[in-house]
Amino acid sequence: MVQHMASRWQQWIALSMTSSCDVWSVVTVFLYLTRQGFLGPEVDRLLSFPACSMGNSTSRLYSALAKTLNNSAASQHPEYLVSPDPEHLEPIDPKELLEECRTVLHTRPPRFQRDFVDLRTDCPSSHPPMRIMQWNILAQALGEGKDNFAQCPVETLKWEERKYLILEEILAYQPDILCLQEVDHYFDTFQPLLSRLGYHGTFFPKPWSPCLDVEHNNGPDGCALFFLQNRFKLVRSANIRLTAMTLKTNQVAIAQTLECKESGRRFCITVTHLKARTGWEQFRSAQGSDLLQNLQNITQGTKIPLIVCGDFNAEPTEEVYKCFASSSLNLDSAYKLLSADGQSEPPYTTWKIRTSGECRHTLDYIWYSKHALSVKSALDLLTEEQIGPNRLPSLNYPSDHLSLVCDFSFNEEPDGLL
Ligand SMILES: NC(=O)C1=CN([C@@H]2O[C@H](COP(=O)(O)OP(=O)(O)OC[C@H]3O[C@@H](n4cnc5c(N)ncnc54)[C@H](OP(=O)(O)O)[C@@H]3O)[C@@H](O)[C@H]2O)C=CC1
Ligand SMILES: [Mg+2]
Repeated sequence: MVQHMASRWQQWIALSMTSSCDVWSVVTVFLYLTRQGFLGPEVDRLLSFPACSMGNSTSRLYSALAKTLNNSAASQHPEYLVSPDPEHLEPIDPKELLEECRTVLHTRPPRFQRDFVDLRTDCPSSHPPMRIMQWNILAQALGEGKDNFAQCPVETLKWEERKYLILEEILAYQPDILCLQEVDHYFDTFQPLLSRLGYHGTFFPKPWSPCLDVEHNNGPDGCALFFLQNRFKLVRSANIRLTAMTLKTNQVAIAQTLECKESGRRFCITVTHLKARTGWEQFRSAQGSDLLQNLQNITQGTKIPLIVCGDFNAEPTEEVYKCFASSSLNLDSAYKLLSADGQSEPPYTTWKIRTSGECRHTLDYIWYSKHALSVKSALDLLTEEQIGPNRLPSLNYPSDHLSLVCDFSFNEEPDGLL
């Protein structure tokens, strides 16, 4: 068990040190553990993964999920540290799990219907498209303790049900790659679950997450990146702590170079979450420039096609958006293609009512190498009528941000065109 504990600590220290080589993240985790009283003999009990002994695999998963939920929010135990051994987890059929979600959520209003819009690109492709999902899922601690949602019934935010809604959204679209922000239930929920659905997962917490300021939090929030292991091979992974004017900031990104097993084509997928709030526009711009510089190096100056998913916390009028749109990486924003002229971003990707008033903004984007990749289709956004007068999150949508989902294919003649 001592070895087991040591390996957990090594995992965390390795996680924190992977990109930025600073002790800040380690200190943050250490302070969090200290604050939770997590440095005594309790450690053995807390770090052992709960055994499930029920019937079929879905029931076991369901039981494990329910157990996690029962333990996490209300207890002092940092369940997010519990990372199960993947060898002991059986695969789950996504259809079966989706049915389970629907059973749990049967008393709620039905999920909103969203359709994929066929974008009819002229570029034929001999390989199946790659489905990419970008989503700020709303950190549980921020939703309950920081966001100040004004017209959001308390049951809407209950993790025991909200997590099934998040899961249902992911299962409904079955992305090949999933890019998430505000993940504060990685180790106890998304990693074990999605690994059983065949995904490889990576999590990079914010060094000083505002979640840690919320009572009964479940650990820091951060970015998470998942890809289907039967479709892609991981070539390179970088956890990036973003800088602004050479100073390290509290915002992060994950950039992974993947190889498509079927076509052999390589590309880089990135997830990020930039600094929020008005008054921070220059800061966001500096973070965006830093990210672009990192991506220039990773993609060897456009030799490797790129997809960047993120909650940029910036409207299209902001400097950081313009930096991305005019970058030498030749990026374009996929969701513009849903507009009539193909040049306009959607009217909103987040819509909520805070105590300070109504907030309707376009903040979330999927950027892609416009010469190397084509957007085959994109999932339409929710209408104002679907969102309803109380806005988001709601009983039938779990986050204040909408998910963005696109199907991409590689263009046939990439050389020199990226
Ligand atoms: N005491 C503690 O332990 C610590 C507390 N903190 C807190 O963290 C914050 C700084 O962290 P930083 O990473 O820079 O955070 P950000 O300013 O980037 O925002 C953090 C989160 O707050 C959400 N948010 C955006 N606008 C508002 C709003 N008007 N009201 C409420 N929430 C909003 C954002 O969601 P979205 O992206 O969806 O808009 C985002 O996920 C400080 O405000 C501080 O209070 C930080 C460190 C330690
Ligand atoms: Mg938020």
